[in-house]
Amino acid sequence: MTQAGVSLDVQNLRKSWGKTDVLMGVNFNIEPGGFLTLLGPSGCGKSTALRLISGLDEVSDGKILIEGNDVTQRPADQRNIGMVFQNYALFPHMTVGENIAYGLKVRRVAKAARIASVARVAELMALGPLLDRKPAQLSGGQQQRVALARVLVSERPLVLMDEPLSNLDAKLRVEIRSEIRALNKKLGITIVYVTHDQSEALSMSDTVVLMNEGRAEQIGTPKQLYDAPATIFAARFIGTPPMNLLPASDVTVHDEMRADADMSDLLIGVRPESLTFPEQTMELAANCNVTSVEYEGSVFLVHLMSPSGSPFILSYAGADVPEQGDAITVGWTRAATHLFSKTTGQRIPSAP
Ligand SMILES: Nc1ncnc2c1ncn2[C@@H]1O[C@H](COP(=O)(O)OP(=O)(O)OP(=O)(O)O)[C@@H](O)[C@H]1O
Repeated sequence: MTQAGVSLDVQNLRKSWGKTDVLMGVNFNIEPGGFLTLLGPSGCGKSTALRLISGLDEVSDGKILIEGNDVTQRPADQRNIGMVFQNYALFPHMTVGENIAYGLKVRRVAKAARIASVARVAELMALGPLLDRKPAQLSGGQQQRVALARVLVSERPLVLMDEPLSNLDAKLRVEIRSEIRALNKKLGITIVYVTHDQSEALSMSDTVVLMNEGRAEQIGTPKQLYDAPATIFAARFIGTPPMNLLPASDVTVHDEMRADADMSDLLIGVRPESLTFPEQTMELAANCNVTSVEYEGSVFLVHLMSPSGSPFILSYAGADVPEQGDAITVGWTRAATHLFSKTTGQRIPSAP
C-alpha cells in the first residue's frame, strides 16, 4: 500500500476568539511525507492551529496551502485530510472491522474493495485477530490502533493527530509512538502531530514547531532544538530534566570571559548530563550544595543549589554518589555552555 504524502504550507496563520488572540502569525511548512510536531504548553494554540488546517474552524487571517493549492476557504470535507484525536470515538456497537471500514462505506466504496482495504490495514497494524471484536473488548492501546487504522484505510495524504496517545499508559505510548513513526516512513503520508510532551516530539518528528502563547518560539529539527535552544523558554521546555540556567555570578570561568557580555544580564545554561563530577578542571565550574538525590535507574539526579539560590541538577552515573548536604563543585566545557540574555530571553550566539 502506498499513500504518497502532500506538502503543507502554513502562512501567517492568525486566530482570534472575540478580543482574544490565540494564534498570532504562525508560519511553517512540511515536505511531502514529513512529520511535523506542534509542541508547547497547554493553551499555546496547538489544537487551534490543527483545527484551522483541518477546516473545522475558520482562520482570522493567513493562508493554508496543500500541494501549493490555497485551501484556506475550502470546507473541511474538501481538503482530503484525515484526523486522529485523543478520544478515539470508536462506534461501540460495531466490530473492529466495521469500525475501520465505516468511512469507506459512507463513501460508497464497493464491498469487495472495502474488505481488501481493511485486510491490508489490519495486517499493517497487527489487528487481524481482533477484527471481529467490539471496542469494549480491546485494551486502550488496541483501541487507539483501530482509530489509526480507520484513518489509514481512508488513504488520506495528510493526517492530523491531536495528542493521540495521551490516554495511554507510558509503555504503550512509547510503543505506539514508534508505530506511528514507522507508518509515516513506510506509507509516505504527511503527518502534523500535536503534543505537549517534549520527549514524544523529539523522538518522532522531522521538524518541531515549539509554540509559546500563540507564536512559534523556535522551528527546527529535534537536534537543533536540543543542541541550540533559541530562547530561555526553549531551553526550559526541551530536555528531561531541562537545561540548568545559572546567573553568571554563580559560575567560575577558568580563563578569560568574553568582554562584550553584560554579566548581570547573562544566564549560563548547561544540560544536567553535560556536568562532570568530580570537577575535572573543566572550563567552567560552579560550587553548590546537594539538596536531594533521586534514583532514576540508569542515573542519579543530584539536585543542587547554587550560592545565589538557583536550583540545578546534575545527572550522575558514577559510583561515588554525592549525598544530601555535601558541598561539591561541578564542571563543564565551553562547548556545553549556552548563553542567554535575561532581558531579551534570546540566545547569545557564541560561547564566552
Ligand atoms: N472556541 C473557543 N472560544 C474561545 N476561546 C477558545 C476557543 N478554543 C480555544 N480557545 C482558547 O484558545 C487558547 C488556545 O487553545 P488551544 O486548544 O489551541 O491550546 P492547546 O495548545 O492545544 O492547549 P491544550 O494542550 O491544553 O489542548 C486557549 O486559551 C483557549 O482557551
